[in-house]
Amino acid sequence: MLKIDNLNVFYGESHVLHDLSFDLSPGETVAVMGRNGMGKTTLLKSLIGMIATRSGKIELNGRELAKAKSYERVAAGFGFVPQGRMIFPYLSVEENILSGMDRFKRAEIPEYIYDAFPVLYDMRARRGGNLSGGQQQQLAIARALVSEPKVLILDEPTEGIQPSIIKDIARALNRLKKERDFALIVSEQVLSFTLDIADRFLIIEKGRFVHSDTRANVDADRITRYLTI
Ligand SMILES: Nc1ncnc2c1ncn2[C@@H]1O[C@H](COP(=O)(O)OP(=O)(O)OP(=O)(O)O)[C@@H](O)[C@H]1O
Repeated sequence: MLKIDNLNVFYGESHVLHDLSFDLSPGETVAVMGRNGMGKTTLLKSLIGMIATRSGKIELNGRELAKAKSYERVAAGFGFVPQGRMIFPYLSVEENILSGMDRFKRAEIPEYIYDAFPVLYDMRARRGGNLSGGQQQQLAIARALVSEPKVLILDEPTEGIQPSIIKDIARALNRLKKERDFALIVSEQVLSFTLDIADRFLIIEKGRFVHSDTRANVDADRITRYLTI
């Protein structure tokens, strides 16, 4: 469904991503893991079109998107939750979610959102900025989901979030994926979280994939070494 082929990304003359390739099947979850500064955010931003790619292909359901604008990529089926969440602090929870539904005429928040994230229902009239980090992360995921992506991209969703809420988010994502039928690309440093949700693990170092595992034969010790050395 999604095919990334030999992606190269530069910041000025600095070559940051080197010939990255991977495929994603419908409904699959891939975790891109690596330490700070290895290129995770750059990869995800280049997929959604916030950073230009120098060369390579990004093909979603047969459509070549490497040169497309971000809004065209969203229309083609990408959803993005950036690092730091970037919700609108002065808008209510409800307004934040509705802001993800611009392209739908009938703007009503679908039931499955509040079923998956009951705390957002309880908080629906509060300002986004008054939510905890974990609640804001759930809000950011909800806002991305209402555009009905085929590929949801999450950049370090567990950053700064307490462990019990991380478990809640993993549970909600697994449930939503079954119900809503989307694939997931998640960048992470927290292996306990990706072990709960990922079908495949790609390890990135200095902008190159250096190791990959499937869930069935994941070598957690080896991945941990990549994340800590
Ligand atoms: N705007 C920029 N200009 C120049 N170099 C950058 C820029 N943003 C990131 N880099 C460099 O690109 C490399 C990859 O950074 P990136 O943010 O993608 O890593 P990351 O794995 O997402 O790390 P983090 O977990 O800290 O977000 C790093 O060496 C970083 O210093």
